[in-house]
Amino acid sequence: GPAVSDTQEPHAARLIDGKGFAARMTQDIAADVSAFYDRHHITPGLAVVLVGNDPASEVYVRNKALQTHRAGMRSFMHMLPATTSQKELLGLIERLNVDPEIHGILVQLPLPAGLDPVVVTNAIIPEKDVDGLGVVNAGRLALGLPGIVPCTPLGCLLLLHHYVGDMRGRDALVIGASNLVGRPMAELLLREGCTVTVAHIDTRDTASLARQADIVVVATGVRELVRGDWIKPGATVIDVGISRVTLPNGKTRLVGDVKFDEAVKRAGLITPVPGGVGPMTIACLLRNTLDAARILVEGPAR
Ligand SMILES: Nc1nc2c(c(=O)[nH]1)N[C@@H](CN(C=O)c1ccc(C(=O)N[C@@H](CCC(=O)O)C(=O)O)cc1)CN2
Ligand SMILES: [Mg+2]
Repeated sequence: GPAVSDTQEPHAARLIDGKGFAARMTQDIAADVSAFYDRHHITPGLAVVLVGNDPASEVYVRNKALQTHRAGMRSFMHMLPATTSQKELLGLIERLNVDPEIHGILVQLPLPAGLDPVVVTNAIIPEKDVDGLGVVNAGRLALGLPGIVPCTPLGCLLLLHHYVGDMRGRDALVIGASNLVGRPMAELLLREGCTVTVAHIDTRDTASLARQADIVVVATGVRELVRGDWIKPGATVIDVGISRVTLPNGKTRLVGDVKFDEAVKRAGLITPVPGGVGPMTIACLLRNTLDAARILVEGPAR
C-alpha cells in the first residue's frame, strides 16, 4: 500500500487569530464601559497626541480613535505640526494631565527629530500613561508590581495565555530589546515562569538561540529576519513586526519580522501579519484606558 507520508498533509502551524481576539475584547470592553457609565455617569476619555505627518502614524491614530468610539469611550485627538517645540508639547500634556475628562494620554511614536521621547512620555502622569512607557510604570513592571503594561507586549501576552496557556518552565526568546516591546515582553514572560533570553543587535548567534526556544517573540523592525530553519518544530511564534513592501506591480503588502511561508511549516502556532499582534495593540490600549479611568475614579482596588 501507499506509504503513510503520501496521505499526510504537509505540516502547517495553527494560526493565532489576533484580529478576532481583539474584536471580542473590544466588545467586552464596550460592555464594561457601559457598566462603568451606569455606576459613575462618566465616560472614559483617551487623548492621542500626534506630532508631524508620518503616514503610518496617521493611520494608527485614526484607527485608535475609531476603536475608542467603537468601545463607547471618548477620543480627543491632538494633531500638531512637525515644527511644534518641546515646550509647547509639554504644555499640552500638562493640560491633559489635569483635565478630568481625560483618563488616558498617549503620544504616538516615533516623534519628529528635536523632540525627546523620554522627556515627553515621562511628562504624562503615571495614572494616565496608558502606553505604560514612563519610568513609574516600566519600573513597576520590572519589580512585578501592578501598573500599566505597554499595549503591544500585553497583547502578545493575552494571545499566549489563550493559545498556549501555562508557560511555566518554557524557554522563551525575545528578539529585539526596545523599550516599547522587547524589554517589557521579557519582563512579562519572566513573570509567567519562562526562562527568558533577549537577543538584540549585538547578539552573536540569534538563529541558534531561536532553535532552542519553545516561544519566540520577534520585534526588530527587520523584515523577514527570522527564517523557517530558526524555528524549533512545534514552537509558538509571535511576530510583532510590520513592514510595508512595494511589489513589482506597484501594489503594497505588509510583511512581518518572520518569513511566514517558511516558519508556518515548522511552528505549532504562529501569528500572521496583518491580523496577528497589530489589532491586539489597539484593543489593549482601550483596556488600559478603561482600567486607568477605574483607578482614577474609584481608586486602586483594595
Ligand atoms: N505611542 C505608541 N507608539 C507606537 C505604538 C504604541 O503602542 N504606542 N505601537 C506602534 C504602532 N501601533 C500603534 O501605535 C500600531 C501598529 C499596528 C497596528 C495594526 O493594527 N496593524 C494591523 C495592520 C494595519 C495596516 O494595514 O497598516 C495588523 O497588524 O493587522 C496597530 C497599532 C508604533 N508606535
Ligand atoms: Mg504598541
